[in-house]
Amino acid sequence: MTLTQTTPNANIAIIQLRAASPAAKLETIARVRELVAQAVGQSHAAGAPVDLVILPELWNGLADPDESITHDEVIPEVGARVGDIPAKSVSVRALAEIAAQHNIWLVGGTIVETGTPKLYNTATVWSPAGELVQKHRKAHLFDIALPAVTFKESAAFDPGQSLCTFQTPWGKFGLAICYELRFAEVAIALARQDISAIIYPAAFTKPTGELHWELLHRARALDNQVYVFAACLGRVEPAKVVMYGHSLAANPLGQIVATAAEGEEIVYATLDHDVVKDTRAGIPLGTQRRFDLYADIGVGAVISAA
Ligand SMILES: NC(=O)CCC(=O)C(=O)O
Repeated sequence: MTLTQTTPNANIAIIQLRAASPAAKLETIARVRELVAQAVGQSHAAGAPVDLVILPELWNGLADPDESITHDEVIPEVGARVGDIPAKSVSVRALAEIAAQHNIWLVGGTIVETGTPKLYNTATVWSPAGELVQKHRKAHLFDIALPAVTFKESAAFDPGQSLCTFQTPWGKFGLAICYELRFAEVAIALARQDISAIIYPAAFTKPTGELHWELLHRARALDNQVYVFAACLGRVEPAKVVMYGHSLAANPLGQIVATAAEGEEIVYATLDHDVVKDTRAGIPLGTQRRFDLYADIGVGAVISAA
């Protein structure tokens, strides 16, 4: 959808909850219910009712990554509602219920999805009707070996095979997961689908977050002239993998417009379409790109200017 004068702005709430043990899944779900209710209540009280809420990656249990994978759930096909979700999938059911209860769009972070032969690290998007409107299986898995942190996500998960966008009353969004932030090509490919924002549920590590978290989000926002909204797990120490926190929103000029500290926190931000349009009109990268010079990364649509 090309941005029009009538595309309304969106009020966004980013929920940063602390990484929790998978064994405490039911308590964590209860906490998420409370935090979303708090975000909705606070935003109404402030006169800017929240439209879309974002949760982090593996929000329902990551403190012990080895244990997380035993907490896999079935995620139904797009179009499913609460009644279609197996009872075993308690987190998935909760996401559908929360969206419907509060009449909000919910980017339900990610959970471990039952897959074949391994598992997927999967994000879901829910409409205010409690309907699953989109899901994204993390396609770029976090396999790294640095002195400060070594991780092999591909030992547990299979990669997804596609990128993800979804349409809302506030325009079209791109959706990618944590490590996928590092791939400029993912954001470029999403931006060429006429989106106005990219959402990244994340569980970024503290050592790599200190190096790159803010820089990467600002770069993705600036390069693609989109808003970027990132929900990271909050910090618990000690832990096998310590999370960075610092959930944030960046605007199309690459400026951080809202940010959290390390612990549990709700971050509020507005997706302002005038900022998107003015940035693209003032610095018209979308119409100036020379895909004839970099054809190996694709040929196609340009980002709409205004
Ligand atoms: N869960 C992840 O994908 C972690 C990504 C991360 O920490 C990074 O540095 O990249």
